[in-house]
Amino acid sequence: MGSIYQIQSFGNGPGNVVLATTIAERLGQFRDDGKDPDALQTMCKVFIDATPGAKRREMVREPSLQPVRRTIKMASSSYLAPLRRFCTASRLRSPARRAVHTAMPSLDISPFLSGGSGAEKQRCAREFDRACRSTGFFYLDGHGVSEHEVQNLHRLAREFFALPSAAKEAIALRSDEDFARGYQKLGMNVTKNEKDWQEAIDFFAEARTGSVNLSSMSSLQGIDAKELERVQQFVEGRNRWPEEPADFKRVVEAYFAKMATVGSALTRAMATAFGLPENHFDPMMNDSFWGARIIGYPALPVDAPGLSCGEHTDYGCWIILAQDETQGALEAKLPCGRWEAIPPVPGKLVVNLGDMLSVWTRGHWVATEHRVRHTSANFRTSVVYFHEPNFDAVIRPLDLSTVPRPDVQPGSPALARGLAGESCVYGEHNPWDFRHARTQSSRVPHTFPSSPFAGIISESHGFENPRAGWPNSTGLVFTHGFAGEGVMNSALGSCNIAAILALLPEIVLAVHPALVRQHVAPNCHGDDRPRCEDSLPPSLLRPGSPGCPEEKRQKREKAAEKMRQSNIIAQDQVRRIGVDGGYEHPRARDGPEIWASEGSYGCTEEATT
Ligand SMILES: O=C(O)CCC(=O)C(=O)O
Ligand SMILES: [Fe+2]
Repeated sequence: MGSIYQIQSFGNGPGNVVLATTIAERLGQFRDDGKDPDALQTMCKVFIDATPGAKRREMVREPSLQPVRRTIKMASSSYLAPLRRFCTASRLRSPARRAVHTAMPSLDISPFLSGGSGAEKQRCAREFDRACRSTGFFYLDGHGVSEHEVQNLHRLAREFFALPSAAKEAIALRSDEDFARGYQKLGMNVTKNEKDWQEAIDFFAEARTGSVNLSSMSSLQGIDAKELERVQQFVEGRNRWPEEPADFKRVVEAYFAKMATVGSALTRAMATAFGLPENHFDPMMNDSFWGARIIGYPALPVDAPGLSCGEHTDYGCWIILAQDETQGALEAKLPCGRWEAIPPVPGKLVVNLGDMLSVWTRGHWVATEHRVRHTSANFRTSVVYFHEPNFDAVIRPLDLSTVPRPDVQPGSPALARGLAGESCVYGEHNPWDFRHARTQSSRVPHTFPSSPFAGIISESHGFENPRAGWPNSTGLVFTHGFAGEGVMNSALGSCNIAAILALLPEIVLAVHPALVRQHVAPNCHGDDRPRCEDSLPPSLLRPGSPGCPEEKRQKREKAAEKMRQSNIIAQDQVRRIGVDGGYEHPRARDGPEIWASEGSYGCTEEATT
């Protein structure tokens, strides 16, 4: 049998308990068949992946979970490795996947970070200069961050992105505040007019009140008071931290603090590379208006427009990336025009240069275009730190007339400015929409009015991504409260369930219209987002089905009764598995009754009227 398992489970509500029991039964059968001896482990690990730590501990104590208890207990941060092996070993592997090798140089920055000798620094600066002129991308060693710290960071990021939407939205960007710091759900980040297939938390330096002299910034002259206030709000805004995972703030802040020291070391290396005193740039960089993003990437649907992160150059100076273990998602454009994968290398960070460095060095150093195409099935995380000048520092292109430079064409506006010797100020970059300042991306809040993926992508752990593997799969899809949770958690009231069903016949195994209808219309937020039941395919509106208008009330009552009796399991799902998957669940013999779920989010039957 194929090997795709969709397990979406977020707590120890009664529905999840039944789900887990079902999984256990299914796994038992799997083992008996001897078809996939690793399946037990793998499936439980997926299950755990979707379940926050505290809930998981509760689940371990839950008696009905005895069959999977041992595996739950065994879960540790290393669970992703076998999961990934499982994903990449199967047909899930993207055919476009490339061999992992890279031409990117590697630089040991420790001489500038921890007091190297003059000779060591000179050597480091030379290598550094070479990398900045050629690839504009390099691996970084000697940065003082342990592999353990990086892994911990990614674990926390994954745990955060695995939280229900409501918890994530609790720290969403706020239009009544700076609209820059906080959580952005999937689709909010836009690069070159395409939505990026990512969710993220954005952070910026928190300038002390009055520490940035906005009135000295020429591009802010003459703007109205309200706009000026917005810029001020941005500069002096405060980062938004999630309550969960508990350690998140401490670990992330500690990491950012280390990145600030690494950024300073890179800046000292830059000064040395241009024959300047090491601290030459201190006045411009000593109060860095840094930015950072913790990004979560579900797998990119095969034919979705856009990329996980669209092709772009970053706007500022040093961008320091800590990728998780996902291979080949990040790509940089080589001077020959070829896209080269920048795979993660244990112990190394990745650095790339932003446009301001091209301006600063009059085009001697390159800001390389890059993008993220995350096509494997896992949920990728990446932590991106942008080391920038002080918000109001004037960056004057260096006088490098004595330094030989290759023939540079002004390929970007920033580079053209640099070549022309124009100064720039980080905070002046499009100050009327300061959110552009970090990258060339613009961020526009988006909804998914008719995305066929809408019901799936929310709460995504990569596995939910249909296009990553499901179309070719004969796999079994275990899903609890599937469409409903998708809709509720992502506030995607208008998602097109019909399109999902049409595109993904496998999901019909898992999503019964009763579940869809119950959870979708009207949504559990109690607002007036559109209902989806009208978009159900006619085949699912047959007489007797809960989509059929005249049967609605009767079916709802029946479903409610069943729900009271035994919580979840879409009976029809089980029956169809019996047909399609060669597996007959004992309950399949009870007939085609629908058993609705109350789900983990308290969407009750009453809400469907
Ligand atoms: O996800 C990554 O590794 C890179 C993201 C990136 O380039 C950006 O956010 O500017
Ligand atoms: Fe970037």
